[in-house]
Amino acid sequence: MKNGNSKTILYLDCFSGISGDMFLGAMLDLGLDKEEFLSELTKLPLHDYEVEIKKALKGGITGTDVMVKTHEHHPHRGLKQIYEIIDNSKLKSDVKQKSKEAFYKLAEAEGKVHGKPPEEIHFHEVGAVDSIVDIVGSCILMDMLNPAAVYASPVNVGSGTVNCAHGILPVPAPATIELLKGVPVYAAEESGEFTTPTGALLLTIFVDEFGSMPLGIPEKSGYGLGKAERKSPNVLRAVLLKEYCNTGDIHTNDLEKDKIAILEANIDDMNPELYEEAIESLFQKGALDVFLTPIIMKKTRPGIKITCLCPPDKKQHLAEAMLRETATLGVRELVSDRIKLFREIEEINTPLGNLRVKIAKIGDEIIRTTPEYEDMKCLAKNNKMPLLKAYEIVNQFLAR
Ligand SMILES: O=C([S-])c1cc(C(=O)S)c[n+]([C@@H]2O[C@H](COP(=O)(O)O)[C@@H](O)[C@H]2O)c1
Ligand code: NI
Repeated sequence: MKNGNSKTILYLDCFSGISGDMFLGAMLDLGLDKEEFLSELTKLPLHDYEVEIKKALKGGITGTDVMVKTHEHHPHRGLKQIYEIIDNSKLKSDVKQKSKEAFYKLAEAEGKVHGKPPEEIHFHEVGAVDSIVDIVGSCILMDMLNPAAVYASPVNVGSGTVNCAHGILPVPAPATIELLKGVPVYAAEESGEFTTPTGALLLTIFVDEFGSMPLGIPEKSGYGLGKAERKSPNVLRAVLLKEYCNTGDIHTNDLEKDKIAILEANIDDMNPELYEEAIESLFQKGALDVFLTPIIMKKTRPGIKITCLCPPDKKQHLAEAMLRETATLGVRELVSDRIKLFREIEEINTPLGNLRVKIAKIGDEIIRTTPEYEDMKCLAKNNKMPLLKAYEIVNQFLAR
């Protein structure tokens, strides 16, 4: 979904927890187009609901209050029904994929809590129209914002108990704490359900890293209002930060910066004939690069390290593909900073014919100009000469 707006980082400040409507409110409060959001939502084949978006005050802070109103009572949808709703929509395919990934994670967490496989889970509150709108709507807004990376603070989950379709549950609710495994959480002094399962789910699908606010220049902030009245401001704060570069010799402002996910697995028991298919499939699913490295594993076994580079928002999907399509039982993941040269493709006329070249730059300085390999193959063929000779002629032409 995001690959992204390379200069923008989204930071979610969860000092008062997070819920689905707080997230929608915070994103809209950043200034995302309300009409576009509502029009995207109408692509879902759901009717019996209304989304009310209004500016309001909470704990002395102005923000956006989003309320999804529905007349639905006690729905019992499972993953299959929810996937059907999403698949039957006219939403962008990235939004569909992210929304389905979200519901699968929710079903996994619910399944863990209720002792069932994800496919057999019947959601109660979290499967209702308002939750579908919260989750799909969040994916729509994230797609509209398209930040390069998403960070979040440690999460205030709250404490006490909550009364819901299951009866009385401890806070954080079992599904919430299941979803937040691996995430830094705490409960502040005030009790209440600060983070809901939907809020926890949104953090797990969108956030690349948890911690304090990263280095950057704040450009915008938005507040999504929670419903409960609390002593402390019941808001989720979203901050948009522009990357701040101050790293010495090279003028990093002239370079492109983004994040890249690195997925890796060491394999010593796979039929080597199968790698070609697996690599092809990873590229089809959005990998930027896939490569194999020979390694020596435990018991001196020769093995292969498969590495897949991809945009961070595709890492879940691609890690799953690696698990399904190679013999590995686990995939390591790392989201790394990446510094890139600016690149543009230009078509030029050479003595051998027209050719696309990749021009790599730092600011306005051209660092190198590289002929496109596939075009070079065609030129060599058309001019009935070896590729090596064609490169010699073209490189001489480019150097003049
Ligand atoms: O709908 C279900 S199955 C459900 C499960 C759980 C578990 O922790 S298990 C908790 N809840 C409670 O429902 C409300 C609504 O949650 P949203 O995420 O839709 O806002 C909330 O109080 C949950 O704790 C529901
Ligand atoms: Ni439940």
